[in-house]
Amino acid sequence: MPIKVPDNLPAKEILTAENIFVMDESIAYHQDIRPLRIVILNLMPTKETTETQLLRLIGNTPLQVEAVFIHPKTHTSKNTSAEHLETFYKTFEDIKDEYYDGMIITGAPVEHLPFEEVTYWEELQTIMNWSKRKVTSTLHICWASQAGLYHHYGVPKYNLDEKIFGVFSHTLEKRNVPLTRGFDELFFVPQSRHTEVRAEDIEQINDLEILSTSEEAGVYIVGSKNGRQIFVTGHSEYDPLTLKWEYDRDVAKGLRIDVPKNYFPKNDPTLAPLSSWRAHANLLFSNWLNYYVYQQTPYELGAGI
Ligand SMILES: CC(=O)SCCNC(=O)CCNC(=O)[C@H](O)C(C)(C)COP(=O)(O)OP(=O)(O)OC[C@H]1O[C@@H](n2cnc3c(N)ncnc32)[C@H](O)[C@@H]1OP(=O)(O)O
Ligand SMILES: N[C@@H](CCO)C(=O)O
Repeated sequence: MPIKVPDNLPAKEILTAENIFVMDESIAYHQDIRPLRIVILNLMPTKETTETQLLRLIGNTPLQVEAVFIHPKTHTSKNTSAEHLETFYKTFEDIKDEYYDGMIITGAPVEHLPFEEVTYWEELQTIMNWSKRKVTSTLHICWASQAGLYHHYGVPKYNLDEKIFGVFSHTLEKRNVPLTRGFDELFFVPQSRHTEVRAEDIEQINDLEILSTSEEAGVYIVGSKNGRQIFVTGHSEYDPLTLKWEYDRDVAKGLRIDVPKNYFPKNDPTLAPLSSWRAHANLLFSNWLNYYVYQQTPYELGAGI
């Protein structure tokens, strides 16, 4: 089934070239089915890249998905043009009276700050409270997973001595969970962060369960037992070259940065990296959309959430 996006969104051309079925708003209106309504709160500075990465994954399902992007009104973006935001984005104020089947909250490069020092923290807290009332299931990625675990459950984040940077093997902590249906015993996920949440803190919270971890990279997926909130600390959505881009960026800035682990052949950054996480990424997003959003959400949006 196709993914429905605004007619001129730059991601559309890229995804169409990749044979991912993207449909203009105008054509989608002729289809006699209800699309899933997914709101994406994009906190990344590199918004266009993230749009493409996320749409690529939520477009890989048999469901028609209507994606709406929002950005924090209380933050002036340094790296995304006002024109792009005005054209393709709404704010929370615009959508707060609506119900959504699913919500994705992205990462953000603000993990070195206490949550309270993030300019849009208050707005994000309001949005996260709203998501519990108006959204069937919310997926939090990287920094947003830390922010969500802290806001909803008081779970702290900790600074790491060394950035967790590379592609790490992960395993499942629980069997027969719909979110991880079809996952291999061992699967790979890009991680790129300076902070972590810890299993011992999460295990104190009765409403939460740890679904996947990595020996090297720590906690990966945490879910609320009712499936309404999913917290993912890694970046399965990253493109094959994203870690290389981050590595080259930091080398160019003269920052101390290790070569991302398990990424370049022979750990040689002059060789082209090979991606090993795409299958997992597609399964994670399609399982979430299917089992936590589509199968749970009422046909009459808002009834029974
Ligand atoms: C842990 C995770 O979630 S990982 C996900 C984050 N990863 C990424 O963002 C990767 C891509 N980002 C980057 O490579 C870099 O951020 C760059 C190259 C785009 C910009 O880097 P720099 O010039 O060093 O930092 P810059 O001063 O632009 O700040 C980066 C972002 O943090 C934001 N920021 C900085 N301080 C604050 C603050 N107190 N509150 C809120 N946002 C803040 C900036 O506004 C900017 O975001 P914006 O473009 O949406 O406004
Ligand atoms: N993934 C991020 C981590 C910083 O928050 C980066 O390398 O830009």
